[in-house]
Parts: sequence; structure tokens; C-alpha cells
Amino acid sequence: MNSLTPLASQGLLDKIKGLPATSVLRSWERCAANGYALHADPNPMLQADLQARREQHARILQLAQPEIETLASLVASARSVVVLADETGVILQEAGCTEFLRKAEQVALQPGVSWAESLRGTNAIGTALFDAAAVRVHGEEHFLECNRVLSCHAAPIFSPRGKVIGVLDISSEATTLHAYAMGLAQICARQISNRYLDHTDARLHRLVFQRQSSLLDSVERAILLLEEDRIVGANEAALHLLGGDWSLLDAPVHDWLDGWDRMGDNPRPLHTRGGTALLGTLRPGKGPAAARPASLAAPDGAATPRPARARRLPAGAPGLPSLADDLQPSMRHALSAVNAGLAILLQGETGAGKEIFARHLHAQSQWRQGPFVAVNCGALPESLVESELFGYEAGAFTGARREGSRGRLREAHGGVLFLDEIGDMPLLLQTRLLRALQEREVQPLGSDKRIPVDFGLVSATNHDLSSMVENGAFRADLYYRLQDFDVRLPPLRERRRLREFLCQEFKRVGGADCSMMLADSALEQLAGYHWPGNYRQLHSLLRRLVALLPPGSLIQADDLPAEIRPAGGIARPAASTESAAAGIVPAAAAMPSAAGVAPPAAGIAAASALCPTLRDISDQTIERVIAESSHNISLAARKLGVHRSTLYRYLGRASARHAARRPD
Ligand SMILES: Nc1ncnc2c1ncn2[C@@H]1O[C@H](COP(=O)(O)OP(=O)(O)OP(=O)(O)O)[C@@H](O)[C@H]1O
Repeated sequence: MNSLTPLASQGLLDKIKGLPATSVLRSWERCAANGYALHADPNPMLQADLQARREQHARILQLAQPEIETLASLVASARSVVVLADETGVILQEAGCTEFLRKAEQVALQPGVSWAESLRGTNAIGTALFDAAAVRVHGEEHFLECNRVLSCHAAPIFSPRGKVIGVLDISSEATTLHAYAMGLAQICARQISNRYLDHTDARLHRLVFQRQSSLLDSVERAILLLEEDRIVGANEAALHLLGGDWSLLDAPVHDWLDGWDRMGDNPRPLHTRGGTALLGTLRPGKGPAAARPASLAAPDGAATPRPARARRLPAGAPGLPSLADDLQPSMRHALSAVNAGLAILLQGETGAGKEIFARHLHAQSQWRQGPFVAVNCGALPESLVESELFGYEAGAFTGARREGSRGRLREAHGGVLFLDEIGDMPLLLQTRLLRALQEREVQPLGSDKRIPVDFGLVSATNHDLSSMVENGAFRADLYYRLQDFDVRLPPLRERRRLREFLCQEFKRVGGADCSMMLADSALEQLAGYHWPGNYRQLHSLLRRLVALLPPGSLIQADDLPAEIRPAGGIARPAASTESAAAGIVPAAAAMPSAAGVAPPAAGIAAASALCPTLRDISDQTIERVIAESSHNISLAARKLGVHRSTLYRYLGRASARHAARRPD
């Protein structure tokens, strides 16, 4: 161990003292005042110890992987490296320019070495950890002389409760100052912190807000995690916009924001207590959120939770996809109708969201405390429809359950009965159903008792019931009984702001988790397709894309299945304003949005110029892993975390692309 006294750098301290107070200056003063025993030449920890440490920090390593991989390729060409350190300053991972990695080792900038300020003096990793803030430490600003060959830019990564859980750093030689590096490190650290929030307990509600709607999808989006109406997690952007600090955790959200309880899936206005106008969305948590979720039970040993308050989330149906804005007026009218005892008939193509609409209706209606009982009238064998709907007495027929059955109409008592595919109900049964609905009584099979029932009635069909009535395939009296109030669910292709919705759904089904994006060309095709299977077909396709393409892909039109693409190739349009607003970027700008961050002006432009497409990065990563696996495809697929057949398919497509690019 080589210990240096701070006095060795007294001259520089004097020089720096003339400058305005900065985190570097304050760090120098700490180094001078505290008599740290500094290590100029520390030994890295043993491989086994480093491995154990990496295992302990598996979470942050996993959260940071997309950024480390993207940055490694990006900064390598600028002879730089990207470094991930844990909350104590120990370097867990380093990647980038191979030549500079070797040089960095000479000053112990390598995995298994701690760069805590108390061990290595003023340096970007240690000082960012100390201040919990981003910092650049360039050349001579390093306290230890040996480290002055470095130019380092570090930004802290936060847990949802404000604890610094690590640092992301971009380092290079001090002979060049990379103006873009500070902004890039900050953006990526924020992206990782946001990913931590996104992956925290799905039962919590997520309130996302910003000054403009175009920023709601950007890395600068402010996020609050809510348990009931209490703030249990946040990011730095939220603290900044609210003008608060981490002490806002565990406070009721209405102490900070007005109008938060009117939020839904589409951006709506809200205000800070200081009157700043914002736009926000609210994604309700999935499942019961009454109990404080274990994952946020003061994980950092932070504040003791206060008991949950009685105020509940705004009306809606947590866990259900939200309805298009255009459907809100129909929903309001249907609600009044069902609450007034009228029967609702939903008509629309298959997969257009009739059941989802019915569930929303139930969740907001006067019947919401009761059950939602769905009966698929088309799927029941004719011989069973009657017993299924009306129930039966014990021993009513051979094969009947000994204890009898209440039947679906009685089960729906106090709630909503949803008769799906009503157009497929056999004619004979239509008569019995009509009687039960008119009299609001059911008579179970084998019984002479009539039992009163009361429920909200919603039916759905993708047939044209009125022409069925004309053809005699559906009883006119039942038709009029079912359609006191008629709602037509428009097909997906008619949805307004379809491109924006497609991006949002792609993220929701897993695209965001895998850092995948839809390129403008793909979006163009998806928005122009006629979607006969509507939402159901869309989700199946989006899930397939996420499952089959490698993480990090920028999905192009030619990645889409043949049925989506028109014959004769694709014209590739320029990025439109709408797609930009929806978070879609053309390949050349496939880096996180820099909006709102304050890196040096040249930073992002420089980053974009250096930035390869995500597809190039995927190709390079896959090729590297295959080479490292000695061309054993099964092994490479295991390392990449995809199925072997996926990798073969990917290789097939990649070689077709290469062949197409090759000049004749
Ligand atoms: N507004 C929406 N946003 C996102 N997803 C939706 C929306 N509406 C429906 N979906 C999804 O589409 C799928 C089909 O929806 P749903 O079952 O409500 O359609 P349907 O019209 O009842 O279909 P069918 O007539 O075939 O029974 C479901 O997986 C549902 O989650």
C-alpha cells in the first residue's frame, strides 16, 4: 500500500481554492482536512471475492446492462470506457475501448478496486457517491497525482427511495475532454434509476408527469410510486419538478400535487402546490395494494411507514387496459343507463374490446361491489346452456352435481351479468332467457321455485343482430329487451392517435423492458394495417416481436410478419412529429431522449454522431457472443438468454440483410 499525505498536493489545493466552490473543491478540502490514508496503487480484490460481490449486486448489474452494452460500443470509438461501481465505490464492471482498458488498469481503474473518496482522493466515482450528485473530475482535478491521466464523468444511480445504489462513470484519457460524456453518463444513470422504479412492485400506482406531454416518455419523465395516495417512491425528476427533496416520501401525494386523482392513461393537466402546470398519466397498480408492499417496506432503512390513508384511487378498473378517449362519452352514457336498470348491448368486431368495456362498466357502476359474471353463450354446448344459466336442483338429471347448482344468473345477483356472444345463443333458449330477464326471476331445472335476481345486464356480439332478427335467427323481442342502450365499439384501425397507442402498447407488453423500439417504418406499416383481430391480434403480434427479436432491437418494417407488410416493399418515411412525440426515434438517434438534461450543448450532437444503430449493436453483440462460444449456437443462445431457434432465425435474417447490402 502506498499512502500519500494530502500535503503532497498542497500547491494544487491552493490553485483550486481560487475557483468558485464546486464539488471538486469541497472534495479536495475533505481530502486535505480528513487525513485519509490514500492508496495510490491498490490491489484489486480476489476474483472469488469480486464474484461474490457481483452476486450480491446482481440487481444493479441487471438493471444497468442495457446502458452498459449500448455505452460500451458507443464510447469505445472515443477511446473511453464505461464503469459501473457499487454503492461503496467498488468497480463491478467495466467495458469499452480495449486499449484504454489496459491503460486504466495501470491506475487501478478496474473491477474489484474501490474508488471511494476516502481511499482514492477526489475522483468522479467517489465524489459522486459522497455528494449523491453527478460530477466530472478532469486530469489535474484528481487529488492523487497518479490519477491525473484520467478524465472521468460519474452520475449516481438512485433507488426508488433515494438511496444511492451505484455509480455509472465514463472515463478516458485526460488528453482529450469529451464534452458529451457528462450528459451521457447522467442520461444513462437516470434511465437505470427509472428502470428500477418501473420494475418495483407492480401493485403500486405509477404517476408520471412533466411540463409537456412529449416529455412523458422521455428519460426526464417525473415518476412517483403511490400506495393508495401515499408517495412511496420517486425519481430525481419528480423531486425537481415538485421543488422537494427525498423527505417527500411517505407524504400524501395531494400535499404536493393538485388534480392527481383525475389522472388516467392519457395525459391530463395537474398542478404543483406552487401552481406549476404539468401534464400527467396514472397507471393503476395491479392487484390488491391495501397492504404496504414488502418490496418497498423502507428498503433503505428509511422512514417508518405511516398507516395507509382512507382516500382511495379515482374510479376506474385497476389492471384493465384503459379505454380510448373517444369511448369516454359512450362509457358515461352506458353508466347512466346501466345504473338506471337498462340493458346494454355492445356490438363490435372480434377483439374490439367489448369485454374490456363491460368490465370497466361494472367497475364504475352501482353494481361494482357485486360480482362480474361472464357467460360465453357461443361456447356452451346446447344441452348445457339451460342448466348453466338457470341452475338446477339436486338430482335434477343424470350426471348433475349432488348439491345442485345455483346457475350463472343467480351468481350474478348484486353484480353484472355479461352475456358474451349472445348472437350464438340457440333460439329455443332465447325464449327462456327472455322470460327470466323480463320477470327478473329464475326457475332452476327440476324445481318449481322461482328465485328473484337483480343484476346489471350487459350483452355483446360481433354479429349484426338486427339482420339476424330480419332472417329469423334471433328473436326480435329478446333483441329489444337486450338493447335498451346500444354501444358500438369501433375497430382498432379507427382508433384516433393510433401510432401513439401502438408505441404505448409495445412498451407495455415488454418492449420497454427489453430496450426495444419500433422504427418509423414499422410503425407506418402497423398503423396502416386493417387489424381484423383488433386488440387481440395486435397484442399477439407485439408479444411475438418482443419474444423473438433480440433485446435492444430497433424494429424495422421488414421485421414484421408478411401479412402486415404490403407486397412490393416499403417506402421508409422520415420521422414524423407524431412518432417523435410518441417516443419513436429514427435509427440514427436511437439513444435515450436528452430533453431536459443539461449536458454541455455539444454533448448530445456528439453522442448522436457517434451512435451506431441499436441493430448494429445487437448484431455486434450477437456476433461477439457466438465467437466467444466457439460458434456453438446452443451455448450462444443460452448466454444471450434466447431460444436456439430464435438465434437461428435471427442469423437467417442478418445474413439476408448482409447479402442485400453487398454490391453486385
Ligand atoms: N382499449 C384496449 N386497450 C388495450 N387492450 C385492449 C383494449 N380493449 C381490448 N384489449 C385487449 O384485447 C383483447 C380482446 O379484448 P376483448 O375480449 O374485450 O374483446 P371482445 O371484443 O370481447 O372480443 P370477442 O368478440 O372476440 O370476444 C384482450 O386481451 C384485451 O385485453
